[in-house]
Amino acid sequence: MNSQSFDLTVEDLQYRVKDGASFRTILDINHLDIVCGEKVGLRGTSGSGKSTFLKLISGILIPQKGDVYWGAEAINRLSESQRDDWRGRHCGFLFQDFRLFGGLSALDNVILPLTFRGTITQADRSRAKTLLDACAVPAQTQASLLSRGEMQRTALVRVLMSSPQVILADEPTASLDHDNAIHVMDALFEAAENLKATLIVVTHDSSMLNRFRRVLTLEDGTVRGA
Ligand SMILES: Nc1ncnc2c1ncn2[C@@H]1O[C@H](COP(=O)(O)OP(=O)(O)OP(=O)(O)O)[C@@H](O)[C@H]1O
Repeated sequence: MNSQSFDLTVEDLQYRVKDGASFRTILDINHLDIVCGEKVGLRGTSGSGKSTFLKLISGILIPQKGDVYWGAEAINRLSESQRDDWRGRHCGFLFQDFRLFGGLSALDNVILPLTFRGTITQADRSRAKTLLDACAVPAQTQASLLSRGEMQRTALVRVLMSSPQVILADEPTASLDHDNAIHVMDALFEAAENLKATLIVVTHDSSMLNRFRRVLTLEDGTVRGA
């Protein structure tokens, strides 16, 4: 059991990008708390900063101003390699574009991140194979040859394999048919429940948003419903 707290606190955060000769503010969030184990839906119009927000709270990006705390740890103050390590240990990120290694099999894609935590065991390989089978993904097929639904489910299994305390998903059902979308969302909720993990899901889909007790909206660079 991990005794580390994974409450999220975003404090006075500002993220700007270069826009020609000047800068454009993408996010300006005064304060946001998400309690460890909460399941939160995140919506907002295209370009409102949803993906950027997930990348900031996972330490992929760092803000120009403010802090992102997971428990007592301000992850934006860590070095890049420390942030990578933190993500590898604690955070499962389901990306919009899957981020699979096309030349590797589905199975190898799924077990690769476990190298962050030590040596991969035969038990890890068996568990990965069982989860891929349960998700109807052909484990030995090269990732570049998988269908989009299979790619998404492979990315999902990769998240589940690392038993993260923080699960972030960026439009995880966008490219899926209805049945697959439900399967992916069910699996995310079940994993979050079992792991007592925090789950934050970006989605435009109102039927998916209805599942969340708390829904945040990104608008004009800030979070409504915080
Ligand atoms: N590195 C960058 N340089 C310039 N602009 C950027 C950069 N990264 C993001 N942006 C801009 O920031 C804004 C927010 O982008 P982001 O991808 O977070 O939006 P989003 O809400 O996830 O959009 P969508 O729903 O379309 O995926 C967009 O206007 C985008 O063009």
